[in-house]
Amino acid sequence: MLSVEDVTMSYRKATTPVLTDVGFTVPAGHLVPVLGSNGAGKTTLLKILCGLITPTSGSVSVAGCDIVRRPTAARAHVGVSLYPERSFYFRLTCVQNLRYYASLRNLFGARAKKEIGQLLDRVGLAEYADTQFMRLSLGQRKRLGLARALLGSPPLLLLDEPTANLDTENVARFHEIISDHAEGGGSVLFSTHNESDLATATEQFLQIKKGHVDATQEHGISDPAPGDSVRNRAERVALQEAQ
Ligand SMILES: Nc1ncnc2c1ncn2[C@@H]1O[C@H](COP(=O)(O)OP(=O)(O)OP(=O)(O)O)[C@@H](O)[C@H]1O
Repeated sequence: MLSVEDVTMSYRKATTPVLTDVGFTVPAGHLVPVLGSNGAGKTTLLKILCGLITPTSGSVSVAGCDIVRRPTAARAHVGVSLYPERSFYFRLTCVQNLRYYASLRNLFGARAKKEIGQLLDRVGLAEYADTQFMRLSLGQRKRLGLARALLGSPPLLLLDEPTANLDTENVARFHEIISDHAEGGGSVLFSTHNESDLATATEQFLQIKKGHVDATQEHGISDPAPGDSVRNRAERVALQEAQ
């Protein structure tokens, strides 16, 4: 679903690259957390993957489409939520914002209305449907960002610190949503500072250190049993940790 080859990124005037020769793949049905300390390059990586910034060298393809050469085709497969969230219209309500972004995904009328209602319910914001974005708390804004990323059911979700600002109940809700997404054959790559977010990783997590990305097999879930679902693995790891 996502393929990253030899990506190096140097910001203008920077003396050292933020990312050097980064390469990995995210197959369909996989949940891949990305860990890294402040300034490690997580947001930079996510911006490159969704085509917001162009890497200095290397390539990224989504569902076989190069993100730089065929950005429209590649982005059609991607739902994105970046952090901090600055792209919602502050004076529009949740529904009005989502209706606008749904139109960019060719979702209109009754279909859009139905999907927006379902997504707001899914992220626990149904009662805030008609609340202006500027009146939402940080955690509520984060959840609206997730709802927007899910609009139109794109197969690949790229989420920047999706659990930041969320309470325990909403962190659990987030993991349930992405597990369902992966069980339906979708893929998710999300950045986090929180090691407990690794529990839903399907096989590996990525760690950015000094510009390099290392793929690490997640403890206890690198050898899923046949028929083992994403949710089962996450629950098994949570159980192991509690023991
Ligand atoms: N537009 C930019 N121009 C120049 N340097 C930048 C730019 N954006 C980010 N950087 C630098 O790139 C490095 C990586 O930043 P990035 O935001 O990707 O890190 P991060 O891992 O997401 O950090 P955090 O966990 O604090 O959000 C930092 O040193 C930052 O100062």
